Amino acid sequence: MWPAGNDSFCESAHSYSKLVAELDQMVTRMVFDIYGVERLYDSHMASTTYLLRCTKYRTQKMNETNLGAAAHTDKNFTSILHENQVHGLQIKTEDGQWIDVDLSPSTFLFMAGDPFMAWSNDRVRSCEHQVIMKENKTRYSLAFFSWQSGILQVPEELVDDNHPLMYKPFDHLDFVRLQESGPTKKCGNAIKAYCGL
Ligand SMILES: O=C(O)CCC(=O)C(=O)O
Ligand SMILES: [Fe+2]
Repeated sequence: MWPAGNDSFCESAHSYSKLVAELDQMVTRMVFDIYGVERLYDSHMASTTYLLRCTKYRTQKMNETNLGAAAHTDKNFTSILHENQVHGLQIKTEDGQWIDVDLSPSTFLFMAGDPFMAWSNDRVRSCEHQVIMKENKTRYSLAFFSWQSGILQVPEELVDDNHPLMYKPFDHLDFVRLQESGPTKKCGNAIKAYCGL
């Protein structure tokens, strides 16, 4: 397992990932229950894989502004963020305002990505976010992402007269591959361009 020779880091990363995966499963189950699609939970989880990304944000140098992460919505299904006590994360509200999200040491932020939004027929919205480094300290964040293999499609329970079908069935991993190479990488409507009706 990477990184060879750093057993203690490996063990910590692995046990952190196991715990956060449980959190992801718990929240995902709650969402499935709330929307009345519990029947799909087990097969959904059987197609889920996870990735832990550890990011170090260095302090800004003179004349640098807005160092961090550019505004985007996530292309994975779900994300769980955790940070050291150096803040910088901002999310965009429905009315277009950027607000600071200063996470406490015990906070784990759960966010839906674009594929979650499409699967839910726009019931659950993906969240636009960015990182702006404001403090003169190094920031570390742990981002735990879930991915779905196979074809995702809107459950019939989430389609009715008030919520007409908005998305064709789609291949999450193919969508991600296209994002990596394509011009729409940061575009919040990329999923609509990919499989919207
Ligand atoms: O570092 C953070 O808090 C956010 C990271 C992020 O948005 C991402 O990796 O997609
Ligand atoms: Fe993100």
